[in-house]
Amino acid sequence: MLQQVYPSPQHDYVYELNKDFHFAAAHYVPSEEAGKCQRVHGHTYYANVTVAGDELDAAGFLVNFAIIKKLIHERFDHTLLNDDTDSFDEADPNRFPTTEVVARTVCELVQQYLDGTANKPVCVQVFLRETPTSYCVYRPKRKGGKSHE
Ligand SMILES: Nc1nc2c(c(=O)[nH]1)N=C([C@H](O)[C@H](O)COP(=O)(O)OP(=O)(O)OP(=O)(O)O)CN2
Ligand SMILES: [Zn+2]
Repeated sequence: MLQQVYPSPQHDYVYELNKDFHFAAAHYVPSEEAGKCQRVHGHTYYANVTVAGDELDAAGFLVNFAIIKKLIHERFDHTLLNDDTDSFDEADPNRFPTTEVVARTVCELVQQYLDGTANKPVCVQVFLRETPTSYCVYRPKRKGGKSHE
């Protein structure tokens, strides 16, 4: 596993956990601006998901590390991202499977799971590395409009 220092989101929660995992996926970006990336090609995406909260669950977890990885692996590992039309849409640039959109989608999928838990932690950051030289950091806005930073 790639070890690196990630940017820290700021928040007022007492617990923060981070889960690193990777998944392999193919994609293409359906825009002329994407150049060679318009062609189908593959990446090993390296993700770091940050979850924060004030309460633990019955297992003493903020959230089980394994569940975060499983959620994303079951959805995207060894897939063509463009085929996942629930997550991505070739008619809408805000839903092309770019690093930015994949990072946001990972955050939304994790948050959807967290919303169904009793202790209700929040996903405050997703760091997603697409290549050795390219990555995106996504921080959702807080409900009041501010981001967790
Ligand atoms: N803002 C974005 N720009 C680009 C994205 C993206 O998702 N968001 N994606 C691509 C391509 O899909 C490509 O996989 C990554 O591009 P790039 O960093 O240029 O890849 P290289 O390995 O060729 O980078 P070098 O540092 O030049 O080796 C393009 N842009
Ligand atoms: Zn790519």
